[in-house]
Amino acid sequence: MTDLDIRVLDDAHYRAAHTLFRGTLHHGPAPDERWEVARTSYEPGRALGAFAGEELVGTAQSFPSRLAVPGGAVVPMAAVSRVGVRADWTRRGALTALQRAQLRGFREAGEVAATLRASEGVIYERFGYGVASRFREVRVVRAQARTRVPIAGRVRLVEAEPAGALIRSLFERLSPGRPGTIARWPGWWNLNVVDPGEGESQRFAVASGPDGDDGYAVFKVTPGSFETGSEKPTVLAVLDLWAASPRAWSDLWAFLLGIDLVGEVVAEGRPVDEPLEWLMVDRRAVRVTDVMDETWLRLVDVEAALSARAYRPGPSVVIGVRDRFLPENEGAYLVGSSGAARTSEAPDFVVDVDVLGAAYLGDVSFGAMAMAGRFAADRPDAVARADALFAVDQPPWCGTFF
Ligand SMILES: CC(=O)SCCNC(=O)CCNC(=O)[C@H](O)C(C)(C)COP(=O)(O)OP(=O)(O)OC[C@H]1O[C@@H](n2cnc3c(N)ncnc32)[C@H](O)[C@@H]1OP(=O)(O)O
Repeated sequence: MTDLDIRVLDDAHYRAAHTLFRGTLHHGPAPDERWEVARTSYEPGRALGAFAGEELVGTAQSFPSRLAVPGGAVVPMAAVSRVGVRADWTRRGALTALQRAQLRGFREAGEVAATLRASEGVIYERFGYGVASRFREVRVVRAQARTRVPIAGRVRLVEAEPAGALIRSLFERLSPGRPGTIARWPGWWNLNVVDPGEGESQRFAVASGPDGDDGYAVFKVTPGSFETGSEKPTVLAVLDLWAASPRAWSDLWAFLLGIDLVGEVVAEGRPVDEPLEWLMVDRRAVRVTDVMDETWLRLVDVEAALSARAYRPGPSVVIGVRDRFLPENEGAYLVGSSGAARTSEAPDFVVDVDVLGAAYLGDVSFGAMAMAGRFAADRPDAVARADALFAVDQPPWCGTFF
């Protein structure tokens, strides 16, 4: 491992770190006006740099957020992003050193978990992150897409200027609760909604019912051919859609699918259980074109995380945890229907912290991971007990890309 110095960056280094990160994703530096928006997402103490001497060669950042967990509790969470190591410094331990410092910092700051979106599937497991939620991408051929239920409430288009604040307050009211959802930070809103960049002509639709506004969709239309069946159709991309009731949800979809001169409606990042097919007269109008890993979850404080979530009724289990980066998490945890706590009892089975992170929100069972050889399950009965306790009613979903 190379001798690198990990430092907390300050204002003087933010732009260099931003440019470095963009370079690792093969983008050029942000132009001045975009940088002015991006800088609002740099918060004191949250951007790290890896230095070789005085030269910045790698960076990792985080945003302050919160994560909803099964049972409805919300825990402090660091949303990790803008991770990059300059191409002439990769595979020399820079990310490992950044991760070590970042995780230590999260732990000391009392953050219970960290989450991220991974550019590649092979990077983060070694640091204790597991895939805790998935999303799906759907494509709907509009000519085929007739919804079973007509719009029952009202859906109105809102101009960009007032939409920013309205959408934000709706999100804050509509999103909490579902396990996996997270709080969005001011910089996220600035970059994604208030000022999404030149050429990003976002549109905003708000649904309302008897009790007022109860859903919204943010979408963008990329013009192509207007001919039905064209190889290059006009595409409407659904960027964000939240609804408080089945009526608001079906009204928004019926509205989006009813917009003229659109050939295809595409939505990335939707919940795996969204019943869009069931809304259609012809379910084959909806094609699922991808199912991807969404939330990579790292339990930073295992005891606090296990205590925060609710469990189903059933006999208890003792789970052993291994954690190379935060050894204070190592040990055994007694999990039962009334809660979880550290124990001196012998574990029924032992998992690495990334496996526990993957199972934590209930998206994948311990049984499935044992089957895939992710840990030794000498006591299948204990694994079955853990799965009964960790089971959830609804698969977790985050719905916020960062
Ligand atoms: C949350 C986000 O921001 S996602 C965006 C992540 N950034 C990118 O994808 C940008 C392009 N890639 C990069 O900048 C770098 O390759 C990084 C940040 C992914 C990795 O940085 P590095 O400094 O090379 O990682 P480091 O040297 O600490 O590697 C640690 C281990 O992970 C492995 N590893 C790291 N990245 C990769 C990769 N992309 N593919 C395969 N293995 C990898 C290394 O081989 C090493 O394995 P070892 O311990 O068995 O020797």
